[in-house]
Amino acid sequence: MTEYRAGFVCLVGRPNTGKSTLINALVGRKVAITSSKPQTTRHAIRGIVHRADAQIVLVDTPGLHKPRTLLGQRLNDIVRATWSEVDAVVLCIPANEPIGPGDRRIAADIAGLKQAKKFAVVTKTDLVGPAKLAEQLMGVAKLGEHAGISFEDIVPLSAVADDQVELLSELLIKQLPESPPLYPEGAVTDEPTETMIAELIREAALEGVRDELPHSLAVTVEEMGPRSDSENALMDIHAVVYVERQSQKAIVLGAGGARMKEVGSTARAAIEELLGRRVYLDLHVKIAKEWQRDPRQLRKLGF
Ligand SMILES: Nc1nc2c(ncn2[C@@H]2O[C@H](COP(=O)(O)OP(=O)(O)OP(=O)(O)O)[C@@H](O)[C@H]2O)c(=O)[nH]1
Repeated sequence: MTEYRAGFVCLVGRPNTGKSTLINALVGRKVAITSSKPQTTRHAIRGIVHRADAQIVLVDTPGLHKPRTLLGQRLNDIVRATWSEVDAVVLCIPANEPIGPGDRRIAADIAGLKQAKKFAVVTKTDLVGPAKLAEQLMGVAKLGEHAGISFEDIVPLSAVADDQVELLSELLIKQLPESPPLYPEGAVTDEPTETMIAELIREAALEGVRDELPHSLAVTVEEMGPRSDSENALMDIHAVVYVERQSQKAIVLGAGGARMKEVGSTARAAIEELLGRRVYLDLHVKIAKEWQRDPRQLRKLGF
């Protein structure tokens, strides 16, 4: 009989390298937030992979970045605290982009972690040919050498094409400590539902808007409940999208509120998928001046 193994694994990498998509592929359900805009993952959202003989608790973090605001500092603190507690760290580097200073900085950051086993994955392999992939794999090996990391493995994979994702699970499990399950069977995340809903709305609100908006947008779920006692009742959700300035409010709303309407229906579809029931979503946009710099506002918004 093989021993049961369980532990925490953290995916790190520059923004947009496919961490959230990989977590979804590993877990097999939408739990992390993916977006074509960078730096949208704000919480250490965990996805949980359940196997007969193992459990991998995946931690998704935002990338470290130069903190310019209190929020930026808090995010970096969360990232560092998370890293110090995990059993393995997976550095994600996309196959289709050159290895750059951002990757080198993150490699240097994780090189200092004592207890965690280090893996590298080359993501999005469906976007490149074999020659480019081979070159990138060698580049990643070199990156590890320069940073003083000895990677347990370097795995090329595609989360979108579901290629080699299973292999990564197996390799990770081998490195986890013997342990009883850390979470009940069937749990996919320990994020409160409200937080996941807020993240889905945030994801929808960010889609297709300018680059400066991500850090100026927060979402809270103010109220949520089934409309009646019946099991399949409509779920009423009231949420607020916070922006910092009037100009940002105009961007989020769009002409005559058209954009907001679209955001609402995109978010509603995703929330219905998450909850498995029909949803009535009521969205308001409010201005919380300078919320990124105000500790009281930050706490209220869950940071
Ligand atoms: N073709 C292809 N695209 C991918 C793959 N994995 C992720 N992507 C795309 O790459 C973009 C970024 O993916 P995310 O999973 O959001 O990246 P992330 O690293 O979590 O990004 P942040 O949350 O900003 O740190 C999205 O548009 C994904 O659809 C893949 O295997 N193949």
